[in-house]
Amino acid sequence: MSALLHINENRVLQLLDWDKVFHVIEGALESVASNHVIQSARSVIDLKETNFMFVMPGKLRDDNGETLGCKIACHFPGNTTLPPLMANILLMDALTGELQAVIAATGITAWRTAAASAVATKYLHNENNKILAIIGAGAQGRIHAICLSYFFKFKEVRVWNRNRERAVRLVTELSNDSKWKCSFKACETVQSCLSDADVVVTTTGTDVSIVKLDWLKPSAHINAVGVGLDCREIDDEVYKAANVYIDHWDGAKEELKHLIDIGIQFKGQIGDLIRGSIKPPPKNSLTIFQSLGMAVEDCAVARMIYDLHMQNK
Ligand SMILES: NC(=O)C1=CN([C@@H]2O[C@H](COP(=O)(O)OP(=O)(O)OC[C@H]3O[C@@H](n4cnc5c(N)ncnc54)[C@H](O)[C@@H]3O)[C@@H](O)[C@H]2O)C=CC1
Ligand SMILES: O=C([O-])C1=[NH+]CCC1
Repeated sequence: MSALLHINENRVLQLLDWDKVFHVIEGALESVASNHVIQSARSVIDLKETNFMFVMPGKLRDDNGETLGCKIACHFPGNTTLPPLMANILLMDALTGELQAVIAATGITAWRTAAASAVATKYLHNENNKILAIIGAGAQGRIHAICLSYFFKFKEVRVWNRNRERAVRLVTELSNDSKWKCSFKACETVQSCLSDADVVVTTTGTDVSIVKLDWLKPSAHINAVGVGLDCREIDDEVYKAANVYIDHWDGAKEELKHLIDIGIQFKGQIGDLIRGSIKPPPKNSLTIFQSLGMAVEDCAVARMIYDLHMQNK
């Protein structure tokens, strides 16, 4: 038996790199469409008082061989000093099943989710990206503002949050970082945030829709990141008007029944677009990437972190 390795959150954050994460997430999304993965919809237990635990096992085969892992994530929204979402990934030897490492995955969850949105944006809306609108300034809102500013040359990044102070705090943090060439702005209303936005990210998980069709540019691309059985961030009319893409069919059939029930037909997986097995949407059409998050995205980034850690010990 080999010694069990623990890679903590600080070490993971040292090793995360946007170009590398983008590359492995693009590969993971493509592997799903090529049937080179084994994963199912996540298993969720309701711990009551708004707390949940998710378990996400998966196996991935790509250029780096086979990776076997399982993320365990706890969502405790009442946390004040600790983050509301805390996760760890167990990385196993794919040939023997032996546990190799426990890797802190709060940062990995944030980065891989934002990178999946960046990959989706590349394949669905890669031009004329001038204005980015971020709805919700929590962990996902913040990392999406950073990731999408890194990959796309926005002129303006707008942030709305129900508690405006949090949006202002994020905008101040980003404006104080000299590496960004765009302007950051906190918006008073969702409508003013969305007005003329080319790319939109929704990260609130709210059960009351706050994104309305009339407020959107007809050619906008939305990365819909909020997840939950009651999550209804985006109005049904927007889904009906849009070309909607997903990350994986197994998750969509389980977690997006409310969209299937109103007649939404998903155009395909982002991996199908990457492989070229489905046609891209017509130019200037309204598009949505409905992101659920996948075990194999976690496995791919965990394996990358493990390899980088071992190379740079
Ligand atoms: N698609 C994916 O792969 C992933 C999705 N998620 C989902 O993303 C969403 C956000 O996660 P985090 O940023 O980690 O959470 P967070 O708690 O850090 O941030 C949530 C933000 O949404 C706002 N918010 C919450 N309820 C709201 C409501 N009813 N109306 C308006 N604003 C509201 C809060 O003020 C906060 O700023 C959640 O739904 C979570 O389940 C999280 C991880 C991965
Ligand atoms: O994919 C993921 O890790 C999650 N999606 C929703 C909450 C956590």
